Amino acid sequence: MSAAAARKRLVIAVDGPAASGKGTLARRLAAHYGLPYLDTGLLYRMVARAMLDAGHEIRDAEAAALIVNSFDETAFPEERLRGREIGEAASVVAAMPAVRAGLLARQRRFAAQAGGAVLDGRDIGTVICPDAPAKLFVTATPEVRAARRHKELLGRGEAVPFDGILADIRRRDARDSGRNDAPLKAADDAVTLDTSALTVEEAFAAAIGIIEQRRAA
Ligand SMILES: Nc1ncnc2c1ncn2[C@@H]1O[C@H](COP(=O)(O)OP(=O)(O)O)[C@@H](O)[C@H]1O
Ligand SMILES: Nc1ccn([C@@H]2O[C@H](COP(=O)(O)OP(=O)(O)O)[C@@H](O)[C@H]2O)c(=O)n1
Repeated sequence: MSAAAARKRLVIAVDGPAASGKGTLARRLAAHYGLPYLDTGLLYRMVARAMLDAGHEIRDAEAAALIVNSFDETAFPEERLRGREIGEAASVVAAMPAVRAGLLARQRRFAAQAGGAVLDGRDIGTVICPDAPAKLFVTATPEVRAARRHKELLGRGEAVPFDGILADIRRRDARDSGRNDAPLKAADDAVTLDTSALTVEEAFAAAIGIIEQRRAA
């Protein structure tokens, strides 16, 4: 790659806890910059879905280690991956080192595309793309995130009490932040964006401001 092309290449890493708005933001950023987008959470959700479909107990690390190297990425329509149960199951398999190792190469390959890419997840800025020039850590209070997820699940026909969603969010935060392998945390060079009081539009504008500042530096 020429020096000019390398300078123009843009990788944007978007990390943060469940329902903070990172996917919504990452998708918007990808469209704005004309970059391909990867929702890495879907990969962990696919492994969880494949485990449950095959009748495995979700904590069976040996089965997960086999599944991560054999599942068919095209076999899962997104509506089978977005439910409440799969989010929870995904965070269980995501704590298994063999699952993380099995998903690493395809995420790195995606990020290595010529023009760059936008990826969102938990460890993009820390593990997958530690050299990304632009890193955002998107947060919101647990209550705000639970309200957003509650509304989203209702819209999908999954009626769950708000308190149940809030408990899910807290449990997932604890599991994702407390695991040994690639725990959820902001990279040292990430900029934290608290979207608790921001609309989607405001969060997008703030993110563009942060990224443009990074690119100019
Ligand atoms: N700034 C915001 N204000 C209000 N709702 C938002 C905001 N950002 C995202 N949402 C909504 O919250 C829900 C979760 O957002 P999503 O981007 O899927 O989060 P994540 O990818 O972090 O889990 C979605 O229904 C989305 O439309
Ligand atoms: N890069 C990533 C992405 C997701 N995950 C795991 O996968 C689970 C589901 O991720 P997700 O991004 O689809 O979840 P939401 O934030 O959309 O609820 C998370 O709770 C994490 O445990 C991860 O460990 N690393």
